[in-house]
Amino acid sequence: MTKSENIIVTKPTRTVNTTIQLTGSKSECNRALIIKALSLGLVKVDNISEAADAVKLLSVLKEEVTDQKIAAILADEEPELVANRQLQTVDIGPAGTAMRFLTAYFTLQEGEVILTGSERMKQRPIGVLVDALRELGAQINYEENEGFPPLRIAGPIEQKTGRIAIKGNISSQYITALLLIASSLPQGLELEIVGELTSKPYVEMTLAMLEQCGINHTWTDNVISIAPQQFKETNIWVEPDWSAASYWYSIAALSDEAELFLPGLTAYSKQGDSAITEIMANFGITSQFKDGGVHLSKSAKPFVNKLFDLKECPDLAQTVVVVCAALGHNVSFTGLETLKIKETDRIAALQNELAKIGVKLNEDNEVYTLDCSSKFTPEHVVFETYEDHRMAMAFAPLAILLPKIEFEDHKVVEKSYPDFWNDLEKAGFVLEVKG
Ligand SMILES: O=C(O)C1=C[C@@H](OP(=O)(O)O)[C@@H](O)[C@H](O)C1
Ligand SMILES: C=C(OP(=O)(O)O)C(=O)O
Repeated sequence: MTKSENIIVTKPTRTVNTTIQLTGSKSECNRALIIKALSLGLVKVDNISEAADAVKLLSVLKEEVTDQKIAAILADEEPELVANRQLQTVDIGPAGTAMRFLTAYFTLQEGEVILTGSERMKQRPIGVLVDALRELGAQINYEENEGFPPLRIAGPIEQKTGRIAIKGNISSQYITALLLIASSLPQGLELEIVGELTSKPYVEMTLAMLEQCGINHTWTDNVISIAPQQFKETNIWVEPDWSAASYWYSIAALSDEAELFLPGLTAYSKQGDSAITEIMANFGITSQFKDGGVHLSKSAKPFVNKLFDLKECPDLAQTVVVVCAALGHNVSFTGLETLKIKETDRIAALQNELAKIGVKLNEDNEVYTLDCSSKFTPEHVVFETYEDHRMAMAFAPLAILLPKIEFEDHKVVEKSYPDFWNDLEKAGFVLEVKG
């Protein structure tokens, strides 16, 4: 893929005072879109995310679930319609959730599809999910490398069993993918999670959203059960994205003075990344929920060194690591194991880019510790982004402390937060896209 231009970012003052309307959560939105498709229109979705990953999934499902098809299915005419279906290739680019959720979704649909993605997506493992779906009875083949996209999926599934086991420590998205289709499976699903469950709040989000749409479950010990059930008419409102909010917390933490208002965010969010409120309290950021959103303000507070465990909120890792590095705190982190299989190897990317300000991120037995003893302030530094939106967004707040920073491939942010640079400008950052 060709890269977009570089962008130069500076911040003349160390104060921020503004209101930022964040787009909808890509995680909530992509679940809502799959649920909507499976409910054949009974579920509606409001405040759809502008994240490229959500826009992409929406466009795929729009082609899949046309009004004509719904009418045909309701009139029991689907076989005729489907007989004409050509083998199609669906390319979801870099969208991890879309890849995993559609893999499960397509096993329920008639006909054959090839599901593929970006070059990086072809390196992100999917074998655990494919094995689970095959065990249920799905027909899925690898088109290139065993265990990785692209996949050839032939549906609909002839379910062989209602109970399977799945490893929980690689990606919670595999579990979500299975839970989303569970109530539509003829025998339902009993899913036994083996070993540790990573990113647990994302599984809880899935179950809460299903519950909201009339799908009940039980979760006893490590077994989640969902019987075959009908969706009920529901309007889902997608909350703004808490992972995107984390960059505003970071901006507040690096500023001398900060008053920010983020409308639409709630104290009782389904998004695990709302844990950023507790994490950033350590840096003197107060979160007050009023006026239909969250107000952030900054007060001087001595930092007490601690260990941050980010297993439940991996998408906050870059934000928090970079803030600690920028403030010179030699903090330790655990729960970073899954970062190596995300948009890039985020551990390696963090190590490379932090080295540009003299900070090391050392690993010892799965505990990562910052060493800021040689930190320095370069006059002009160019950060690489590794086709990872969060590398750009986590490092951008450094413009508050460094004279001039530059990012390659500025459009990388579109994956989850297309308005990121515009919003920075609104907050007083000065931007220049290099021609
Ligand atoms: O289910 C989801 O919406 C997500 C789950 C997490 O992935 P893992 O479960 O692979 O950690 C997270 O990193 C990703 O951005 C979104
Ligand atoms: C890991 C991420 O996304 P995904 O897995 O959905 O590509 C992310 O947004 O940080």
